[in-house]
Amino acid sequence: MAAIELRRVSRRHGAGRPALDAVDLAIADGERLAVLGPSGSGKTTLLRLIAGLDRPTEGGVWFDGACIDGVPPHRRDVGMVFQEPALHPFLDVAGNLEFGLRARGVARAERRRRTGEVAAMLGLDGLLTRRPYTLSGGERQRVALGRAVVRRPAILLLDEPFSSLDLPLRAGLRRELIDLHDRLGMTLVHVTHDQAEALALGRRIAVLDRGRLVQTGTPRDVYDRPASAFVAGFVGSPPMNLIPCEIEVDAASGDARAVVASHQPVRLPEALARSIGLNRGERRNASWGIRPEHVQIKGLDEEPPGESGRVWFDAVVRRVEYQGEAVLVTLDLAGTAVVARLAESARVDEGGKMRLVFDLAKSSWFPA
Ligand SMILES: Nc1ncnc2c1ncn2[C@@H]1O[C@H](COP(=O)(O)OP(=O)(O)OP(=O)(O)O)[C@@H](O)[C@H]1O
Repeated sequence: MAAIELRRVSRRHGAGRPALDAVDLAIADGERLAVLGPSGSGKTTLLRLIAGLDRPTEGGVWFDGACIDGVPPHRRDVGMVFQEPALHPFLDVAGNLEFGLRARGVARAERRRRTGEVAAMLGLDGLLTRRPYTLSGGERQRVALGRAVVRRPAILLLDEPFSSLDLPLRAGLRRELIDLHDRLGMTLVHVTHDQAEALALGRRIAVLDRGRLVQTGTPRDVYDRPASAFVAGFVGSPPMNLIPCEIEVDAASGDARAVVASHQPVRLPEALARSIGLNRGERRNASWGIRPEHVQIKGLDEEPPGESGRVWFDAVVRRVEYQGEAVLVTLDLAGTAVVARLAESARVDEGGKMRLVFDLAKSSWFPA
């Protein structure tokens, strides 16, 4: 059993912005959580506090309902893997895998059994007599992972373990890690600045921004309903388009409208204005968020979309990037770059004037 709870946890290093700022986060026993955030957002700090390598300046960390702030790292039943694996250079792979068990006085036969099991799970059987310096980066990370799980910790903490590896290798290791988690069922907390990795790996994602926890949710929640413009702009590749606009609610009729630069105001659903806290007669600067795959483009000679729920703007095509299965088209909408992801068969010319079509039901709105 290992449920983890951070209760109003802050970690300060002197004056200035805290590395972690009043974070409340509950991680269920056996959960696979990805912690996502840019460099400096507090990800490593969060892991170090769970591992006991650092202590909160405010708040506390709880395991299974008990505060563990006084408990040293080696008594926390936690395994950790870092970005650069620190393997023992003079031990072979088997020796590295066994090291922790040996230190804990596990008998030789049992050590052999457990390392054999982990080696088989991670495809290390053929490498057991090799020294670390003869291994590739991916193999070394697999050994580090094996070493962390061989004593079956209740909690496994991973700090960007794949970030120095190339993309195909990363994708492969990610799948191995998910298999490993399915088989062993420990509580897994995986830290990354790579949004694709977080979406693929986490059953749930926690997003950090400058030490604050800004959203937790399933990958789908975080992608479809980002809690802020920061999350919208950080998750997705390319990320969500954020178009500056002004939202106003008519004092008399209560009708809501969005104004994008000099374009005709666009009628918005009434519920929307309420959802961003606008009352009658009020107006506010906002960002209109729409994912590249939800942007359509049409020729100026085509009929403007008549259906309700769709709005259009004239824009100029600035760049067309061929991506194999899709084309990314960047358009200029009154000075804002808007990216559309279109089917590979789309024919669009740079410099051409087109009509951008947005689906209001697929749009997000963020107060500026
Ligand atoms: N020992 C320390 N002394 C002073 N400041 C620190 C210390 N450790 C971390 N910080 C600061 O706390 C903030 C969060 O750091 P942290 O390493 O947790 O971020 P991170 O999200 O893991 O970043 P990265 O992805 O770059 O590793 C940063 O601004 C960092 O400079």
